[in-house]
Amino acid sequence: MDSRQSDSSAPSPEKTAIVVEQARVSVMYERLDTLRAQTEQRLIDAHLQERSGYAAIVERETRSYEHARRRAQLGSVEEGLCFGRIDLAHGPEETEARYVGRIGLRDTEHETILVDWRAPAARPFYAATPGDPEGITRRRHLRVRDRQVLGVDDEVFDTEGLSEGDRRQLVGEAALLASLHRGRTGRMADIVATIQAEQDRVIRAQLAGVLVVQGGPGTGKTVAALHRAAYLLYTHRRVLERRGVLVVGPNPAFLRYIGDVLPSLGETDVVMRTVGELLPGVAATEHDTHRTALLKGSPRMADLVRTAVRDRQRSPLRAFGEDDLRVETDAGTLLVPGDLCAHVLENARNLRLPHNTARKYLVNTLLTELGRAESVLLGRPVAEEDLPHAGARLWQEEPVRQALDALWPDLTPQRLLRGLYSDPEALARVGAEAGVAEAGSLVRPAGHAWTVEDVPLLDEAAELLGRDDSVLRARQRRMDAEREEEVRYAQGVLDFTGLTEDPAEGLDAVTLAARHRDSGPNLSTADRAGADRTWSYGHVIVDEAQELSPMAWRTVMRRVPTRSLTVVGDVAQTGSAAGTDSWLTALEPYAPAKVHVEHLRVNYRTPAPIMAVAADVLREAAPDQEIPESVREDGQPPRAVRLADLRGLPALVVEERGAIGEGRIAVVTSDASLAEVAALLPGAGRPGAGSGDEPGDSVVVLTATESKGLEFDSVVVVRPEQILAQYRGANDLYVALTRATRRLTVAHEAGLPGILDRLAG
Ligand SMILES: Nc1ncnc2c1ncn2[C@@H]1O[C@H](COP(=O)(O)OP(=O)(O)OP(=O)(O)O)[C@@H](O)[C@H]1O
Repeated sequence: MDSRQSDSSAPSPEKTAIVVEQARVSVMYERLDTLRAQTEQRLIDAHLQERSGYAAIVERETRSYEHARRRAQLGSVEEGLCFGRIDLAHGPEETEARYVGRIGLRDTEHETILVDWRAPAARPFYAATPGDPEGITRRRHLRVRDRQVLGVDDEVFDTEGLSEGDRRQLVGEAALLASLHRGRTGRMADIVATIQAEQDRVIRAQLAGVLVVQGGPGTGKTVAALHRAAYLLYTHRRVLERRGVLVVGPNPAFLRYIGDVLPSLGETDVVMRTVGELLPGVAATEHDTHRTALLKGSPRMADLVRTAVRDRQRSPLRAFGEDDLRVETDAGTLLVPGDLCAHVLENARNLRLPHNTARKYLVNTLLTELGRAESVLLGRPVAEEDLPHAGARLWQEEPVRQALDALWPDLTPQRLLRGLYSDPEALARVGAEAGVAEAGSLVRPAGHAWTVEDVPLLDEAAELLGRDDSVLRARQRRMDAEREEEVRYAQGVLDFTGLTEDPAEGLDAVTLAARHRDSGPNLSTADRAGADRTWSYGHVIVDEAQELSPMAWRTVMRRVPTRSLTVVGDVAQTGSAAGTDSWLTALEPYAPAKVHVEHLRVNYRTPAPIMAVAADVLREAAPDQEIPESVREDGQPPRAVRLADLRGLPALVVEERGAIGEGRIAVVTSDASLAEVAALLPGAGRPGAGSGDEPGDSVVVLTATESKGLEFDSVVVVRPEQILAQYRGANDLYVALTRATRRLTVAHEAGLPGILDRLAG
């Protein structure tokens, strides 16, 4: 740790170090300024270039795109450009000082003056421990603000004489604690300067396979997962830029909370979605009741949806109550015999194609048969090869279309599910056939908004229904041919411009050609991926993953056929009815033998005195789960306050405001008391209330479920007994109690539940 000087006449070692580091840091900022100016100029030049013809325009656009991206990257690194240094011993006399920062920089001689935090050369900065110093003799954290070095914090790796406990000690403790004491702004910040060794392991884990990051509250799972996204995009840019990265979070408020982290790390090309938004065109935020959610999340629903699709493929007997198909046409009543219809129906099903694709076979075959019936009726024989023309003509007649629609309708997922939910008879029939006896409970009015739990069912349906895409496919074939030509051309552009030289910046011909195709160069991978249900992402990160139901996992897995995932969560915090309490049960079926679980064990958020209260609840909620160890021993002792009634709440909030000054307060309560508490605090924010962006509100009212993943300087938990009484209530209370970074107050009227006895003393 930093050594102090007692001789007042000489500058302290820290001051000397500051002078040395300031000189280095100033050089880096000068270089940054030069690069910014150069990039700006190149961008202007590229725009000014007068070009005509496809080739020249593509080349100009390519250059502009890369310069604009570089400009954004250089613009995002001003604060904390350099935050660390490691000294490496290459021999008794030879040490190298390596500086670590947000991006890599080289001087005009091409010498590295700053190493990107994601590069392998930066790894020892995060991973070295006294037990395994990875070749470094010293690690130094630099505190830099407004380009000025304010202080340094050294760790000398002298493994001799350290106890086992010391060896395991956290790295960069002073820098870490300084960072943890910051007031909360309502937006998560990056932790690039203080990533801890156990988190670094998660961040730099290989791309392939399913990495599960299990850890208690505040262990940095979310923040590590986001840094992992930045690391992967840096290390595997070629693959991931083309296929994109999807981050799935529990609710829109949470996605806004974490929304700044990746841009602050220079990455913007990531799609962020809740489960309710995974199907383009649907944005569900409401949840079903626990009972319905449990049913809709069950894997049996896949059978229910499959049966529901089959139920819409009908014989004339089922559709019209008649054995044969009879249609009134301009020519008279046409008839196709029932056994022939049954045969066609069976053949259409046996094609094993999506419903809407197989429909074409059924419609064309029956139209041909109707054409034949017409020719018989009119006594005008038609050659076999002309029957399709007769069929096409009949298709123009409304009764024909209606009849065939009744047998095998063209369906969207929405039409299928809406029809099913609003038809108790169909629900009972389909439920009985699929072995889902409770299906009848899913009945609801046709105009009801989609819930988050509906989205995996809609997605399941979309998969089974497919689209009638014959026109699209013809266009696709034409485009594929054009594309090959474009890729050949793009390769030429890359060779010519030399843009592939730097692997971190590198582009490949396929990506480049894709960028310039029909949608134009401005549509990023994220834009294209987010709008396409069938997009296969290069990597998917799922946060608060314990909440996903088996049906939601099916939806996520469809988007990542390579099974390259980071799954982040805590099975002790599961609140949703169909959520998981075992990672292996949830994930092994999708990636046998490819699921690897890493544990994070240190809590960076909740001070130890607060964590002790939460730990009592965890022992009840999930006795097998490990209790994370708090890094922060400090903090106000948590307190319980008895209120005569809830009207005392506003005064309590005012008291908390006085105690924390700036910073954010959350009032967290049960689902049942939410409305009452919110009414008592009219100035407080509510997620999704539309009054603005709630991360900016200094006081917010939340249910325990809504508070998941978030954190606040002060948390007031109201009516803990009601939270406990909810479904998975102990988990919910555990979540609520672990949101505070500084102060925790538990407000009750009727006495504390026994589980919180620790607060009574
Ligand atoms: N290495 C670190 N340096 C500085 N701050 C950190 C570090 N690791 C975590 N933190 C901070 O700790 C807090 C908790 O992190 P995060 O929200 O990622 O935890 P979590 O495990 O996802 O928690 P929960 O399960 O409760 O949602 C955040 O403010 C985060 O910035």
